[in-house]
Amino acid sequence: MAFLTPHGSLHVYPFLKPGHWPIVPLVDSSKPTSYSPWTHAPICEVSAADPSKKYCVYTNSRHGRRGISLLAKPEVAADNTGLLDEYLNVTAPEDEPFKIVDIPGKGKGVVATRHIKRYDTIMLDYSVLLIDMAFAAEVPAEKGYKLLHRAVDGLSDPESVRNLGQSNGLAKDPIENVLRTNGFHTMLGDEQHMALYPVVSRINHACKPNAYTRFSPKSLQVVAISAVRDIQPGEEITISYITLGKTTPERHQALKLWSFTCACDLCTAPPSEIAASDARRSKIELLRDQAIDAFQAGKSYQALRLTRQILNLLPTEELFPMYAEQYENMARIYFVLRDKENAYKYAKLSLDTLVEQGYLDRVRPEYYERMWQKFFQEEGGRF
Ligand SMILES: C[S@@+](CC[C@H](N)C(=O)[O-])C[C@H]1O[C@@H](n2cnc3c(N)ncnc32)[C@H](O)[C@@H]1O
Repeated sequence: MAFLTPHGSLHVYPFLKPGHWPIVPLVDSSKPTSYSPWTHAPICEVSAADPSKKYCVYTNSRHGRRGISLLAKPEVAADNTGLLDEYLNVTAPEDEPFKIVDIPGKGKGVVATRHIKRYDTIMLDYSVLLIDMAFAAEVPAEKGYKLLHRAVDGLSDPESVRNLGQSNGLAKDPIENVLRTNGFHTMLGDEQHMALYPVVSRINHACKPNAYTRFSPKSLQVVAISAVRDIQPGEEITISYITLGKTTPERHQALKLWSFTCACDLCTAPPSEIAASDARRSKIELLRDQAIDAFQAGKSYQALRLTRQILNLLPTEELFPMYAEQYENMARIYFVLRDKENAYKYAKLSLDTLVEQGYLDRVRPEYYERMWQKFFQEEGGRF
């Protein structure tokens, strides 16, 4: 039963909007190499845990604006060269709506230089480093650091990595520190990898962020940052490093992974404001559980009432990314009630929201069909 999966629906649609940047081929085919599509000869180290496995550095220094290096198993790199072709030649537009500045208490950060409208794309970035998560545990430290440094040195702009924030006390090596401070978790094929985005990495975390990240399902290594709401010039642009909607203790627990004390507006608000926000967030979580229970118990009208309450609470906590999911749930409940008009109304609201948020280019009739099919199947084809 896929009812109320957090943000699940956001990932099934095609990525959108970066198209105004030209797509460039990954390789300069005029200069073939024996290790094409890479511009550098790969170097490898064998896994200490399993000598049949190895990890290699694959670099194409001519790709995009800074080059790209993969530190991955050979089979994963070979399987994913096609994905790399989809990388965008992400050049810095002259009218970027942001600049990178010092932010007291947070190191550097990103600040809006002009008014940015809700849901506008603020920046696009692509990962210059993709590193297999298992590699660090399997390759002895000295050999591992050698590979890591080689991956960075081969980029056409290695400083874009070396100069990033290094605030992780656990790291023994500067590049490891950059990764621990700035790395995003991502998948390459079926394998867990860490990705490093040099510009996005300058964006600080906030528990009520004014921007959100949107990955391309086609090429998970391309990321767009879009505005959750209108952003004024001079305002810091923030994203959430953790799942949205958590209470203060839950957020602090989740942020331990990044080993910093959050100094965002919500965490530094007066205690009464923090308590009120926590109460609303706990209530939303409770209502979501209750709505699932009611829906699964066949109490559709109760599920409707609970979902409406959730929708009323979301704006105060600025949890806009949860709108589409809740509208879809309303559509699902009306579908079960065989109320076609309302099922269609909420399906449209959900899809329109996904368009506004940049997850869809436009609403196509087949998206409704897909939704009805999904609801139908979830109910075991009973209607
Ligand atoms: C991905 S980097 C963000 C950019 C970083 N501030 C820089 O100088 O490059 C993450 C690091 O920024 C700092 N940071 C991010 N969000 C913060 C917040 N809400 N409060 C305090 N420090 C924060 C922490 O040092 C964290 O480890």
